[in-house]
Amino acid sequence: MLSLSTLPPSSFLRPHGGDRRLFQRLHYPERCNFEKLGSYQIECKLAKLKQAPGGTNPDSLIKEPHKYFDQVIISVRSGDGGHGAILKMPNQSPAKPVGKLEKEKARIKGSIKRDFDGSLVLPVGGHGGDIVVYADEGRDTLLELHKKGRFSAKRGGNVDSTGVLTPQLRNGFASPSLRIPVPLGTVVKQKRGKLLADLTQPGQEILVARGGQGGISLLDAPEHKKKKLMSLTSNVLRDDSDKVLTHGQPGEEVSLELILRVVADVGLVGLPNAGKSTLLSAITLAKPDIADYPFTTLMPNLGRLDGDPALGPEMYSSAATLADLPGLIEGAHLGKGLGRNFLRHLRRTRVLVHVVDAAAEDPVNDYRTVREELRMYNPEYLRRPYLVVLNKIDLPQANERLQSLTEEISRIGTDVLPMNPQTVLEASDKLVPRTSDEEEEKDLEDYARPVAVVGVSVLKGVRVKEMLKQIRAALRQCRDSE
Ligand SMILES: Nc1nc2c(ncn2[C@@H]2O[C@H](COP(=O)(O)OP(=O)(O)OP(=O)(O)O)[C@@H](O)[C@H]2O)c(=O)[nH]1
Ligand SMILES: [Mg+2]
Repeated sequence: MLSLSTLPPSSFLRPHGGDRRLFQRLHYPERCNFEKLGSYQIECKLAKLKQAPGGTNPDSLIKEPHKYFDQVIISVRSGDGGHGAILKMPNQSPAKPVGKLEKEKARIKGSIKRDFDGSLVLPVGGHGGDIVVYADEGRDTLLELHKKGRFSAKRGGNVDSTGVLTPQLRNGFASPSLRIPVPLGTVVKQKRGKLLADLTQPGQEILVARGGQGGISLLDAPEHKKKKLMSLTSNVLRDDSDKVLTHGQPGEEVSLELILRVVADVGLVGLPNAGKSTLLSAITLAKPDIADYPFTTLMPNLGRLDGDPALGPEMYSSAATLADLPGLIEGAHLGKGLGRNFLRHLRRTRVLVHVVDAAAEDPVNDYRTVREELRMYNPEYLRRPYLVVLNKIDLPQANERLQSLTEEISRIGTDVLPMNPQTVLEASDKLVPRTSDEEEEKDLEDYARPVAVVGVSVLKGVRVKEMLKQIRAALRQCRDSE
């Protein structure tokens, strides 16, 4: 679903109606009915009592999925190995008449499986189930995993034995792997540990916990026969301490941190209400929620852009995915608005599109604010080719100043952003603190210039084709340089 080839023609990370209302309550209290808020607080306290098995309150998952959809800690345990058995030779049965005993012994000896060196092959316990995490195109979020939190694979089967060695004796059954589906773009890490995998391709998988090995079986025999048996079963019957091997090995227990970074080529960024979701719905088949209040979008919406006709036969391989992100506000890096955590979803993008409401009070300042928040999150984001879309030019106040806004924004920045290897190295999901020297240099003029500034009305369809042309040109540029 998140891949270029199979993304469905609609957005899939839809904000829940209740989430938006909650967010409005928290960040725009003047719009809220406080009587209802009182009852809401009581509900919250009650909900805390009903904890989900995974530790996350199920009500929180429903009301605030944007806080949980892209990160989860789970613990997994692979299955223990099944046990082997202590087996006796059949001639130890007192019920058998002595005359037949020797015959039976010979028959068994002839039919029991042997290894290349002539030793007896005794059955082993089944392998415990492995735990595998795999990328599933049908998943959009990690929310489901919050509900469970703990995953255990089954143990392997024991050697099904009556305690007597017969040719029909079988190994214990191996348990199937427990496979955990996650969305494309999920990074799998050991909790507070090393990176295990970045699952970006459909079906890509990682074995995170190996099932325990099944225990081997041993031959039991009276002391006086042990020596003879030793020669028959040299690979198994060694000494008394070997007995422990009849027990299957335990499975592994691991705590994992799963982090989703959506797989998209183009990221739409801008202040709330700028028209990002409207833009996405104008050029893709995605149907994100659109409304005239801030923070309509709480989780990224993805849409698929058809192939670039300018590439001729290569057109089909050039389809791109667009990610419409929640609105950023000044101070997002300090946690204002929705905070800045969702900016991790720009990590994999190659081109950024700044959507600016040209009818707003100070569009240039809005643009600079977003640029600065990007820099505070990850300076590397500023090095990506980007265009600026001055939206809402159907409104007179936007249309009248379109020319001057275009000129002013085009002037901001330099043609080539000076490279600071240290900042590039430090670029990560963590905030990169500035040194005091950098603070002094903090000058918006070191932004790279936009590849284009386009005035549009995505709502009315004005100059949308021109904007699309520019987005495709930027994508082609990236393609060529790659
Ligand atoms: N007049 C006009 N209104 C527009 C245009 N594009 C979007 N809008 C309106 O602006 C409002 C906000 O649009 P959204 O697409 O939800 O804005 P957003 O940037 O996704 O907002 P958040 O999700 O809150 O970040 C809606 O009422 C849209 O109808 C436009 O070109 N012209
Ligand atoms: Mg939106």
